[in-house]
Amino acid sequence: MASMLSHSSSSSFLNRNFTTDLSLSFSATFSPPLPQFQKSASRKWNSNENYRSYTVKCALAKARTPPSPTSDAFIREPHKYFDEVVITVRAGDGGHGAVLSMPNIKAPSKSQGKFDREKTKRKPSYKRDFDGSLILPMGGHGGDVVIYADEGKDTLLEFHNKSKHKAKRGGNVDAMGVLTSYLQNGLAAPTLRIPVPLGTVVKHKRGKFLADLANPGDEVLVARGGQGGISLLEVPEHKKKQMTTLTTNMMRDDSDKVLAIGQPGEEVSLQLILRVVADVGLVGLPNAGKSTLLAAITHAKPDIADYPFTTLMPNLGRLDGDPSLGADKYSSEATLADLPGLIEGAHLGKGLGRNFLRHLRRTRLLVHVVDAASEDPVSDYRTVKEELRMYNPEYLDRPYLVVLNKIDKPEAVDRLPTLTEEIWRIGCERISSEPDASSGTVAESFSVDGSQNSEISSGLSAKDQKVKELEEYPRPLAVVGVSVLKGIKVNEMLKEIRTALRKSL
Ligand SMILES: Nc1nc2c(ncn2[C@@H]2O[C@H](COP(=O)(O)OP(=O)(O)OP(=O)(O)O)[C@@H](O)[C@H]2O)c(=O)[nH]1
Repeated sequence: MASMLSHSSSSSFLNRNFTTDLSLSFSATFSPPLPQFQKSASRKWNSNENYRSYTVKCALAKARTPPSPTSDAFIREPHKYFDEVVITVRAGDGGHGAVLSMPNIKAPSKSQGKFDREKTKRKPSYKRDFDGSLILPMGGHGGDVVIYADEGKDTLLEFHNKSKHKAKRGGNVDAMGVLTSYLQNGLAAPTLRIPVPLGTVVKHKRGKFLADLANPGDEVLVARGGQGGISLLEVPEHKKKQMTTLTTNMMRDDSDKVLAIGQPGEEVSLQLILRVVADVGLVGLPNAGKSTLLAAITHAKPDIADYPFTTLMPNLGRLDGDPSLGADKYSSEATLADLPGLIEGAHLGKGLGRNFLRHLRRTRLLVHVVDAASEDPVSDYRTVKEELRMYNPEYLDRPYLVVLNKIDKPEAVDRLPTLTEEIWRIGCERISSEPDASSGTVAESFSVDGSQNSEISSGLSAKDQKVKELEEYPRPLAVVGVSVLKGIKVNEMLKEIRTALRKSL
């Protein structure tokens, strides 16, 4: 007796035969008992037995894409993914035109009344060009894709969830095959606008630089929608000569029909790279108090806790204008970025690695935050400077301040004068405007076309060259002792930050 199986228990067996996770609907027709399941769907018994055949039908209902190894990694480790992503965008296809025929207009007959005869004689008023030729409708333009800078966005994380973006296709010419005076062009599809955080660099996946969306409202057209298809007139052979004078869009043979098909929209793979846009970058070892400082002088609410690496991604805060400047107070507004803590070896990937160092690229002032109550604050400070130098020596030429934090603690307040002096000694008077190319370290840069290079800044190895000591780079603009937590000397620190900002314009 034949029986039908609605198969579910075999799906594990089946899954082993497919590399992707398949959702299968499975049915089998057979005579009992079913011998061991064979790979072939049908089987013959030997010639003495009745000829039996088994039919096994496997219908592929849906193939799900296999989970990517990193699909949830960016949720667990957002700091590794928030600033870089590859996406695919596809502009909309153009809508189709139509192959139209002229309406069959009857000659007025004698039996018609005068009114009906007039009506039949009246020619439909088709749309015409200035030279009198017919204008035939076109399919709608496919939607373009534009990427724009949006102040409301902070990270590129959401693009890891949705990496494919598609604009709508243009509307078809809505025609039943007959030319009428009411025919309209197909509707153009709207432009798909994709918001990204300020400071996003847009590149083709293969490397061509497209745009640096550093300011609110900056935008770039990344994929053009396809053009709509044209419409063609299909006319009988004997009328062709007469119609050629009316329109050039006449169908001569079947191959012309491709002209009526809308053009496909462009599809491109893009790399989005976020470079935080901030005037001031806060750097320091974990737990130095960078986030506390940011929260103390801006309205930002970063996570603050007594363990290292509380900050996983840069936090941004806006520093209000300087009230002492009166009417011009807004001229000193600035954005501060609190970067995750650096540790020795960060440039080699230790701690949270060097990923964040590139976010200092757009800053014009650095603020080193040092825990003045730590075991060896000067060594902490040197460690951070060394990491900056190893990543990009140009960072050491940038104007900077040193904030000796936590002076509310007795061990810090006692040694503040000596600490200030020691820090002051690490550096020279010279203000170098030239980025250092002598240290043979990995430096990140954008080439003339804006493409990013991570390269050895000199062909010679570090051994062959004179590596500049930290003392040979410029001194800080100021060294201030504060307690950002207790609000001690915070106003003095703010004053120094504002003065330094004005100097570094
Ligand atoms: N006593 C004292 N503690 C402070 C001061 N500033 C910050 N702290 C404490 O130091 C700890 C670390 O502060 P955070 O602001 O999270 O330090 P961070 O440098 O941002 O740390 P990461 O996120 O690891 O980079 C917290 O417990 C703060 O309350 C200060 O002026 N005095």
